[in-house]
Amino acid sequence: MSKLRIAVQKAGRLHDESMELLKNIGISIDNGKDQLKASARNFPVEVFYLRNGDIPQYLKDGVVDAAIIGENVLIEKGEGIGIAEKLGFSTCRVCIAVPKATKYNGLTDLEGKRIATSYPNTVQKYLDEKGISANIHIINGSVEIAPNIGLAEAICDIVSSGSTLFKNNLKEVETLLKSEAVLAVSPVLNQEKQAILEKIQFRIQSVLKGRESKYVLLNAPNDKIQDIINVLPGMKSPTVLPLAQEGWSSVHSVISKNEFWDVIDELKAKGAQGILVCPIEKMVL
Ligand SMILES: Nc1ncnc2c1ncn2[C@@H]1O[C@H](COP(=O)(O)OP(=O)(O)OP(=O)(O)O)[C@@H](O)[C@H]1O
Ligand SMILES: O=P(O)(O)OC[C@H]1O[C@H](OP(=O)(O)OP(=O)(O)O)[C@H](O)[C@@H]1O
Ligand SMILES: [Mg+2]
Repeated sequence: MSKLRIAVQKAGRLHDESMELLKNIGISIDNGKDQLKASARNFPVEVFYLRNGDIPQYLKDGVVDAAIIGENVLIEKGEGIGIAEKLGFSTCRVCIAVPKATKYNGLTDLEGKRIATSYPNTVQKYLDEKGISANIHIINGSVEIAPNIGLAEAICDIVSSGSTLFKNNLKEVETLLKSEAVLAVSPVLNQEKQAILEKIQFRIQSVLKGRESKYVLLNAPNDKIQDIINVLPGMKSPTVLPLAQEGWSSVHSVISKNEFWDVIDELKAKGAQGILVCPIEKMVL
């Protein structure tokens, strides 16, 4: 039986959460130090530990079948490679920044200027679309230093908290794209591998849905139950079970993580007591 070859970042910002996700979907790997390749014990999957920046080429060449990779890298180097799932971690954006002291009125200010970046294709495409012509200087790391050492008038790099820009006296002036970790898939997969991929996608969706929700249990007097149910959507409808104490019930439901604090306040106001909120490991609808 063939195995699906999945690439994950060998070391860096994506590595730990990628391995955690594989573990959460039931794929256990003996992650020996300095290993470049490992087989899952309980699933037809082989994991390759590679550099994030090299993964698009491996996918194109069909050396690996799928990968957990930053969407920004896929946009830069992964033409023709599809995204099977967005994974919700390593969120960031790719931005153009200029020195704080520079007056910036719009993209035309970049005409003829030097832009330092590790994302030349992304920058070139953006400038072409806007009809701006600038000189792109490719740098592979510490891009934010470029304006301070006289190498460029602007940079284009990843921004997350903005602290690297701040430390280098730069300000963000254009956002080219938003990115997160994604499950990318090689354009050529045989039927057998496609079937393994579908199983993986199903498991990932269950984990991601679980992460978005909380399981809530509470107690309430029976005459308050209807009011409480009205603020609890639940997957189908909330479960109501009688308590040993007469006139009281326990209500169980699932609520979205984003609505959570608002709903809790409303529940308390409507007479709920002993509210328990539990994480959901997996959720299959
Ligand atoms: N500050 C950040 N906050 C959130 N996500 C980030 C941040 N920096 C990078 N990322 C995301 O994580 C990915 C990997 O970044 P990281 O710095 O670990 O690797 P790299 O040095 O770019 O790549 P390689 O594995 O090829 O050495 C990036 O492509 C991006 O999607
Ligand atoms: O907005 P912030 O939260 O400060 O994050 C942005 C910084 O994070 C990344 O660098 P990283 O730390 O991965 O170092 P690297 O350049 O060596 O990859 C990116 O290249 C930026 O420099
Ligand atoms: Mg980095």
